[in-house]
Amino acid sequence: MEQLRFDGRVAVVTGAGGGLGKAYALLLGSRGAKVVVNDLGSARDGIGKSNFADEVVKEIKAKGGEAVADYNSVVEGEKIIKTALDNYGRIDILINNAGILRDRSFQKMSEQDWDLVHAVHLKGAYKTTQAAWDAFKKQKFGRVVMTSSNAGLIGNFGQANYSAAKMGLVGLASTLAIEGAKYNIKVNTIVPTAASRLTEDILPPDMFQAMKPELIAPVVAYMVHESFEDNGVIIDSTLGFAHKAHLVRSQGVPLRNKPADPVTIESVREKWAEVVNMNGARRIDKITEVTMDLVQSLQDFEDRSKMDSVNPSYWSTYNYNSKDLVCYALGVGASVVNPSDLKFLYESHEQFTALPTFFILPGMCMESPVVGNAMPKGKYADFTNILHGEQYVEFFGDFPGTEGNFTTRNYVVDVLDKGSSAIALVNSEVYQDKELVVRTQQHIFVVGQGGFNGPRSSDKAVGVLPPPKRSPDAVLEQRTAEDQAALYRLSGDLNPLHIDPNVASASGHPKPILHGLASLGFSVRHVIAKYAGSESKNVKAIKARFAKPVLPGQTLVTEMWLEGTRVHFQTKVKETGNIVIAGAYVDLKTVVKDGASPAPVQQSTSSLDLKSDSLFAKIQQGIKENSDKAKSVGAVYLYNITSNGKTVKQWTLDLKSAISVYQGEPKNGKADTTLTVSDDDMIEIAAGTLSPQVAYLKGKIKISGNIMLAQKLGPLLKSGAKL
Ligand SMILES: CCCCCCC[C@@H](O)CC(=O)SCCNC(=O)CCNC(=O)[C@H](O)C(C)(C)COP(=O)(O)OP(=O)(O)OC[C@H]1O[C@@H](n2cnc3c(N)ncnc32)[C@H](O)[C@@H]1OP(=O)(O)O
Repeated sequence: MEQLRFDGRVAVVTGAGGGLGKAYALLLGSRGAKVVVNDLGSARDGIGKSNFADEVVKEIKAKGGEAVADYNSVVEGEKIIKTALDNYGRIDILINNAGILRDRSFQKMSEQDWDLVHAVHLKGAYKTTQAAWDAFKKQKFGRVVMTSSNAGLIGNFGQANYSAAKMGLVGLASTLAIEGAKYNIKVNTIVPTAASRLTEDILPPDMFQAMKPELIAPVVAYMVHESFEDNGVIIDSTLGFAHKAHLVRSQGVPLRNKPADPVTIESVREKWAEVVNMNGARRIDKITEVTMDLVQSLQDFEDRSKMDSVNPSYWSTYNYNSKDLVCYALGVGASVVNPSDLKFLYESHEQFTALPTFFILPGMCMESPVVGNAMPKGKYADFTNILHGEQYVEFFGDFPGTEGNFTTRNYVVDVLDKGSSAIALVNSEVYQDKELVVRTQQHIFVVGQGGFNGPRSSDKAVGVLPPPKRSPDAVLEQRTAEDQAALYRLSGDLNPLHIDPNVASASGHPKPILHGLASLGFSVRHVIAKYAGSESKNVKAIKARFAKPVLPGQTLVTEMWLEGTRVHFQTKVKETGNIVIAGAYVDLKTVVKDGASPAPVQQSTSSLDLKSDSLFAKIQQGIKENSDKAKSVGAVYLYNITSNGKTVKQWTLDLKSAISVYQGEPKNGKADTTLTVSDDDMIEIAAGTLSPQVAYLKGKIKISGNIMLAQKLGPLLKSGAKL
C-alpha cells in the first residue's frame, strides 16, 4: 500500500507535549512533515511549567524528522503560527489540540473556571486558526482539525464549561468548513477518547492503558493529509475504532391542521410525538437546505390543507429497501424452493423486484387515529375490535423500484352501518416525489360498532366481483407455515391478534389468526405465477374480500378464472373447505399464461411407509412410471408428509427438473401420493430438503448427510436418476 506522506508540509500541533498531541506530532514528523510542537508546559489545570515540547522535538529529530518547540499560549495563537512561518516559511496543517480541565458541578463553577477553559479551547482555536487563515487562502491549501469531546456532543456531569467550549468548536469547524471550501481549506473535528494527562485519573486503569493515543493519531493524520476530501465532518475515535457523528433532524410536522389555525400550546403537545419521531430523520448539510425545506414544507402544508378540507387526512411517510421486500416476500410464502420466487428473495438477482401486494403496506397507517377519529359519536375502533374486511390496490405510472421513500395520505371516505358492525372505508394515496404511484382502499370492519343509523353502502367503495359460474381455470395451493403470522409481523403489522393467544381468544378465535394481507399475498403470488409470468409490473389492480379468518398452518387453495385481462380468484382453506378470500380479482396489463408455478397443482393421498423395506422399491417403481409423464406435462407436485394420518408438512417439487415419487393411477385426473413417516422422520424432512435432492439428480451437488430423508432417498434418487 502506498505510504501517505507529508513531505514539504508544515504542521502546527498545539498541546503536543504529551498525550494525543505528542502522538500526532511524532507521527507527522515521521512521515516527512516539519512540525511545530507547541506546548505551554503546564499540568492539566493549566498551572506549572515543563519542557515537554523540547523532549518531543528531540524524539522527532532522533528519528530523522524536523521539528521546533513552541511554548506560547494558544490564547496568543498568532505567536505559534509565527513560529512556523519564521522557521519553515509556511503553514499547511493545524491541529488544535491544546486543552485544560476545570471540572466543577455547575453551581460551584466560578467565572474564572468558565473563562479559562473557554480561553484555551475555543478562543485558542480561534486565534491559531485565524492567524493561519491568510496563508491557507493564499496557497489554496489548508488542513485544520478541531478537537471536540463527547462531553460536548453528549454532555458530562461537572464539565459545563468544557462541554460548552467543545461544542463551540464543532460550530466553529462547521462554519470554517464552509468559508474555506473554495480555497481547499478543510476544517474537520476529531472527538478522541484517549489516555492522556486530561484523562489519567478519570478513566479506569485498565481502559486507560488500552486507550493509546497512537490508535487515534493515524485517524487525525489522515484527516490532515492532502488527499483527505471530507470537510466539516465530526469523527469520533478511540481504541482503534472510528465513527462519523452528526446532528440529524426529524421529518417534523405542522403544528396546526390548517394554515389559518393558530399554533397553541395544546396543539404542540398533541403533535409532540410526531415532532420527536426520528423515523426518516436526516442530516441537513447546508443552511440553505433548512430554508428550502421550510418553503417546501409550507407549500406541502397548503396543498395538503386543501385536500384535508374535503376529508381530514392523516399523512405518513414510508421508507423501504431491499431487506423489507425480502422480509415481506417470506411473509407471504415466497420460497427458494420455487425458482420463480428467487427474484423476490434475492437482492442481487438481476430481476430483483417487489411483490405487487407489498405496496399495500404504505397505506396501512397502523399507528394512525384515522379510523378511530372517524367513528360516529359513542362508537370506537381500536385493535380490540377491528378486522381487515376488504383490500383494493391500484398502480399508477412505472412499477415502484426496490427502494424508495413514500408519502401517504390516509383518509376515511365513509363509515358504513352494517347493523351490528361498522365498516370504515379508508382510502390511501401513496406519493413518491409528489407523483401518485399507488392508491389503496381498505374496508376496516369494526365489530360491534354499528347501529348508528348510518348508510349501509357507499358509491365510493370499490366492489368485489363474484367469479364466473364454471369450474376454475387453474388452481394452485400452498400450505402456510405455523409461524406465518409471526413472520409476516416483521413487515410492520404488529396487531397482537396475530401473535397473542389471549388477544385471539378474547376475539373469539381458537388461536392467533393470519393477517388478511398475508393470505392475500399468497394468492396474488399464485395468480401472477399462473397468469402474469411472475412479473409484478404486469399487475394493474387487485381487489379482495377477507370472508373468513385463516389460521397459520392451514393450506390456501387459490382458484382462478381468466376473463380477458382480469383474473378472478377466490381462496379456500383446504382443511375446512371455507372460502376465506372472496369476490377477488387481479387486473393485468398482459396475460402470460402458465408461467412458472410457485405452488403445486396436484396432490397425493396414497400412503407409503418410509421405514418399510419395500419403500424404496415402491418409490423407484413410481419414478419409473411417472418421470416421463411428469416431464411431458411439466407438472408441479405437492408432497404431503403425514403423521398419524394428519398432514404435518408439505412442500413442492418442480417436476420439470426433478423425479416424481408416484404410486397408483391418478384419481379424477389427479396424481395422489402421500408419504407417511414417523415423527422422527417428519422432523428431519421439515428441513426442506428437496432442492438439494433435485440438484443432486441434476448432478450438481451431493446430498448433505445431515438430513435423514436425504440420506434415505439419496441412493434411491440416484438410481431414479439413471432411469
Ligand atoms: C387503520 C388501521 C388499519 C388496520 C388494518 C388491519 C390490521 C390487520 O392486522 C387486521 C387483520 O388482518 S384481521 C385478519 C383478516 N381478516 C379476517 O380474518 C376477517 C375475515 N372476515 C370475517 O370474519 C367476516 O367476514 C366478518 C366478521 C368481517 C363479517 O362477518 P359477519 O359479521 O358474519 O358479516 P355478514 O353478516 O356476513 O355481513 C354483514 C355485512 O357486512 C358485509 N361484509 C361481510 N364481510 C365483509 C368483509 N370482510 N368486508 C367488508 N364487508 C363485509 C356484508 O356484505 C354485509 O353487508 P350487507 O348486509 O350490506 O350486504
